[in-house]
Amino acid sequence: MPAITLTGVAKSYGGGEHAVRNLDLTVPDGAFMCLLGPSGCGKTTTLRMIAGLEQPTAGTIAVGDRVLDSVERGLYVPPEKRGMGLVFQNYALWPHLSVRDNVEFGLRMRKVPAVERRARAEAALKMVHVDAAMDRYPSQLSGGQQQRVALARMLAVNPSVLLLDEPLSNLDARLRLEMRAELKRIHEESGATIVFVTHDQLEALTMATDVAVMNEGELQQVAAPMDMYDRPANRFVAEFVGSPPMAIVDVGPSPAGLAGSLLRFAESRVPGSLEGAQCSPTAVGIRPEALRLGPPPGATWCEEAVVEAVLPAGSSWTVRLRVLDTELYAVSYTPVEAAPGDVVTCWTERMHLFGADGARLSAWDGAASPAKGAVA
Ligand SMILES: Nc1ncnc2c1ncn2[C@@H]1O[C@H](COP(=O)(O)OP(=O)(O)OP(=O)(O)O)[C@@H](O)[C@H]1O
Repeated sequence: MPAITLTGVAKSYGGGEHAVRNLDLTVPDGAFMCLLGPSGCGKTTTLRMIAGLEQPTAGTIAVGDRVLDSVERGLYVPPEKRGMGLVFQNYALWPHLSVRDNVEFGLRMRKVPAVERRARAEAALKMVHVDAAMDRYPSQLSGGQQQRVALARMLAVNPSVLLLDEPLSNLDARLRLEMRAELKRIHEESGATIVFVTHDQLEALTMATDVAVMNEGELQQVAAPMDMYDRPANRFVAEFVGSPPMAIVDVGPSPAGLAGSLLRFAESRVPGSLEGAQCSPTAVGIRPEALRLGPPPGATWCEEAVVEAVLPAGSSWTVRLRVLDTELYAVSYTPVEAAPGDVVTCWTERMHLFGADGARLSAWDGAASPAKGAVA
């Protein structure tokens, strides 16, 4: 299955407000792409357009050379002719069919012989752990079980493109974790191209090969999960991806306090690197896990901080600190001995600078490079 390409795609509903604006996006063959963003950012609309359930108001959608939508050419291929498997939040199982028959339904439509149908349905139900409820009806299942039957129904058909809209949202935390691993395995084994909508950044980071972040109908960045985490394109992505979120401190007209301290350090590492309108930072960001406590390992940025609270969470410790004029959170994966009121040294070797338009200033990357041997 070749790549899915969206070119200049837009969608507005009646009122004129754009749900999706000028979207250029390529989902590479065999990718597991997560469309990630806050509620209302246009990710479901994008998925529904790929599926053919909504028609774009501008642009082109193609799979390889096959154009599925072209507003300019008046071309539209209906969902059933796109050869894609869909699982949506409202999983729409047939209420009058048993679980087994629901899963067999798509295979029946494709005229798969009865014996093979049965075997494929059972294998798919086993995969999502609802094989024990095979002879029940949807109304006799929990929401989470229904969601898994919907997944099984799609998996049984084995399509080369799977479109999933928050298919794990009704599952409890443990099952969600299990299903994430399961979906990842299914992706690796089947070689299918998956487009997966979620507002959960952890879900996106853990499963995707590529993440596309959207906000207010516009694409913000497309990148591999760790690239996006390490080099977010702008302030929006920086704050949306990562938990707890990156702390971003605005730089005032005459930078003082924490922002001033960070900028002076940046300037000292790469003299002149921050000059010029293009490269003038308006904000500085630090991820909580990049803020360390204790003696710095070398010539990294450091300041004294007052511990305000220590919040142990089993495997990690979140510490609220007051650093100069700013409250910051640090996350440590080793026990924190400090107590409220203690003065400690905090340091970081990784900060992010943002320009006036919110874009991240990558020119500065590496300037804070740690002393050799420092723990990254
Ligand atoms: N059928 C519709 N008619 C009118 N407006 C719509 C329709 N569907 C979506 N919208 C609007 O389009 C925008 C994008 O909606 P969309 O469902 O794509 O967002 P989303 O990112 O998937 O959100 P969520 O995570 O809440 O599902 C929203 O402002 C929404 O209100």
